[in-house]
Amino acid sequence: MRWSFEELKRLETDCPCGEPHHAIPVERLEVGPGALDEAATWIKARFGRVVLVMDEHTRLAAGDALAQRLTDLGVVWTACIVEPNGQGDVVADEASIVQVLIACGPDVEALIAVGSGTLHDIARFASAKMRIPFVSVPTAPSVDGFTSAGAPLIVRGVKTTYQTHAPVAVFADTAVLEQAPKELVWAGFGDVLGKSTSLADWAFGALAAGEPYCSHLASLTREALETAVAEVRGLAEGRPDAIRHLMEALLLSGLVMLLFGQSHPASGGEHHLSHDWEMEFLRSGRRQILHGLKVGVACGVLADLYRSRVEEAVAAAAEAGLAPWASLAGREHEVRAIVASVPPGDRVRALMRQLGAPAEPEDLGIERSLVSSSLKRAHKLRNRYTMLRLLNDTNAI
Ligand SMILES: NC(=O)C1=CN([C@@H]2O[C@H](COP(=O)(O)OP(=O)(O)OC[C@H]3O[C@@H](n4cnc5c(N)ncnc54)[C@H](OP(=O)(O)O)[C@@H]3O)[C@@H](O)[C@H]2O)C=CC1
Ligand SMILES: O=C(CO)COP(=O)(O)O
Repeated sequence: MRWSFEELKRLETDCPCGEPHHAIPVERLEVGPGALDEAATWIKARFGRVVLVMDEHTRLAAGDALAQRLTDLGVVWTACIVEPNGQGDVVADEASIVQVLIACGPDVEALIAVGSGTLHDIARFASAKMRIPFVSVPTAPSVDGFTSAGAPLIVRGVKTTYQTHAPVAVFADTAVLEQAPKELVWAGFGDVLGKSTSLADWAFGALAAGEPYCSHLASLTREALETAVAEVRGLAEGRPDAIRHLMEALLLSGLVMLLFGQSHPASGGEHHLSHDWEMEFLRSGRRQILHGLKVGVACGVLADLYRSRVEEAVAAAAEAGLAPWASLAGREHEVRAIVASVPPGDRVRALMRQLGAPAEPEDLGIERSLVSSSLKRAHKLRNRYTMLRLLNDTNAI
């Protein structure tokens, strides 16, 4: 691990910003070969009866192997194989959550999420409602949500995040992660690359509207971003050390969300665009695109817009006395520094291409007309003072 779990835990009460942060309830965090064995031993020591929440693919990737180990140790387990929707996608929605709740008897002591982002959010939400813990067993380095407490769910067609709880333990077996399809690795890279704009949006919201902010937590999320970017070649080659470092970057980003108590460090306008595309694909019955791929592509779209239009929009808002943006009058140099922290869109796209991943909306089958309409409504999905919201408030898009 390039960062220390113990040092992160200390930030709960002792951060350089001087403010207390939220607690990290994760008791054990293992990344490496053999983590599945450790998961089974740890679960045996803690619980007598568990439900493994997985889907057909993740069952094959790790679920069966974990179940065998649990059987050998005498842990009573049942499996809940979450069913895909009509398009073949497993979605974190009402139907999946009810399926898990039905699969759980009254004596279940914990849920074990065996899968990637979607299965974790289903297990996270269901276990929180049942007031039992959940254990994270990631099968791909595809999102930074393994260690977070937020559960982004599709409820009545709208992607809404509910703050629930973090896993009590995480066991990321690198032997499993190395076998994950390359698209899931690309998605994990895209999710971290999106921090290029989310970090800028977070700083901007703090400057313009006094949103809560911690520069130390921001620096940790930037460390996650830089770790992933430094590994782009290794990831393109599928090197095990690069995959491990990507996973560590994703876990770090999730832990920062956990400490902060909300997703601001990891989710800005690029996530809101991605969520809007996801909702539109569900509405129109299309197959889903991996979250991190959408985020990486949306990051390139917003990088272009932020670098070319934000300073002008701030000036227009100041002249019009438009709240809260007018408060930025006289703080242009700080706005300029935030805008300059966003890499050029071409750089974002070049990194995605270096990996072999989609870089433009068209590469994902997202039409320019959808990009245009999403840019005009995605900021409404969350109550955050992002630069995307400023551009909408000033009719700059
Ligand atoms: N809580 C949080 O803070 C965060 C949550 N998220 C959420 O996570 C979700 C996206 O998660 P993501 O991980 O990208 O995608 P999904 O979890 O939707 O995974 C896509 C599919 O990949 C397949 N899969 C996973 N691992 C393996 C493997 N080892 N081998 C073969 N197939 C595998 C699964 O099979 P199958 O084909 O059966 O579906 C899985 O359903 C979004 O809803 C997003 O909002 C994202 C970031 C943070
Ligand atoms: O996906 C996320 C971080 O990568 C979190 O998304 P939300 O901000 O929608 O909860």
